Amino acid sequence: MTGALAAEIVVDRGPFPVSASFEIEPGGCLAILGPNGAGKSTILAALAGLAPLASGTITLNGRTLDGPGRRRVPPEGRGVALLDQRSRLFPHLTVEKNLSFGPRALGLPRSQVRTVVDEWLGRLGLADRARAKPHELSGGQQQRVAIARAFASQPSVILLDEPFASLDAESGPIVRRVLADELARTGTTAVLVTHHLADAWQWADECLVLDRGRVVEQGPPDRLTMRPRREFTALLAGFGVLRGRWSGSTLDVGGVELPGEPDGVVAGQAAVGIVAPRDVAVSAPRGCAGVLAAAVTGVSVQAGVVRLDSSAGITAELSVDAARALGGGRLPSLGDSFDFAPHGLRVVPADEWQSPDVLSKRGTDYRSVADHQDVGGTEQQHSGRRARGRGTA
Ligand SMILES: Nc1ncnc2c1ncn2[C@@H]1O[C@H](COP(=O)(O)OP(=O)(O)OP(=O)(O)O)[C@@H](O)[C@H]1O
Repeated sequence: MTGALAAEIVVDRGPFPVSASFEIEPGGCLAILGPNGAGKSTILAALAGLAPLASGTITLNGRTLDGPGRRRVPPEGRGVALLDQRSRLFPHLTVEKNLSFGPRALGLPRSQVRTVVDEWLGRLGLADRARAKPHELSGGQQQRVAIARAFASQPSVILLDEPFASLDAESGPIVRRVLADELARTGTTAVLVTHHLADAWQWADECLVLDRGRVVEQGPPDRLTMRPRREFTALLAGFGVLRGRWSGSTLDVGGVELPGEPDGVVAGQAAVGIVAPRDVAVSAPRGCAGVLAAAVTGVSVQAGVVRLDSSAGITAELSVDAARALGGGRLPSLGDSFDFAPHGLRVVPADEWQSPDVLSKRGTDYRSVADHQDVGGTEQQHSGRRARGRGTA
């Protein structure tokens, strides 16, 4: 089942109104990103019929689910399924009874329900656990059953609220595969809430970035990854961020003049420089012009690449050999001081930039997550999925 979803949502239930506006074509996937408490789950709640609209309209395949002067279609009548990080299986029912719940509610005859459930158990690799209760399954197995139960009710739209968040390294890829297969097999329209830009890239064609209930950035995942326009997105994508003033040819950061490429900024304007870790050179302190003297605030090594976070707010990426040379035969330590030289800063006007308090509100280390996700695997499979966001930024 697929569905064209159009939504103009304003929900007024928390400390601030949450508003967003988007359209998703049948079989498309929209990703919603943003700091904790931004309103991501509230949008899903509105789509699922769990939070009333203060204003706006939600239509699915031309049918109005919620809107002015309309009776709100209840959650069970929407053709919308919600899957979040807790499996929410019926604890007293066996796996097969959990799976048969949706098909029975659809009115399928008993023999057909049996067939559907058996097919599901086979696809999930859980045929031998049909009689088990949810608490007898691992977290990953429970989540696989929850995915099956959600799809077994043949929804037009599936709402995915951080569905991988509580899975370990072993079950995460299995659950991702099951979900990817089902989305591809059924062509179900999807809305994915995630804290990982890599997830958005893997699953969605369009992203909305929310902050305090407002859409602050929107666009395809590759654009957000390569050319973010807001601080939250830049940090999510792994860029370093520097604040200063654009002189016309350099960004003045506390008296240090750094070369950069202007992107909509004019001379004399407060500005923000964005730089990828691979474009930051590091050297032993020499007191040269055009470098930021800063202390190392974080060291990580992955697949032969060393990343040094700095007190200047930027991260450098270098080879293990280069890092060893820098550290005098060992890796640099926290507190070591070096000269950080960013090249190819993209400089944008500060007034178009997100307010700095975004960082203090976040609960996740967005600097690291961008690099720790596997964006391979199912990426190809979903490259045809389409969504169109029309945010209120
Ligand atoms: N049922 C509710 N009643 C009143 N306020 C709520 C309700 N659910 C959420 N809120 C508030 O609405 C705001 C947005 O919450 P929401 O859960 O949508 O954010 P989120 O972006 O999904 O956050 P997280 O990433 O932490 O899950 C928060 O301030 C939250 O406290």
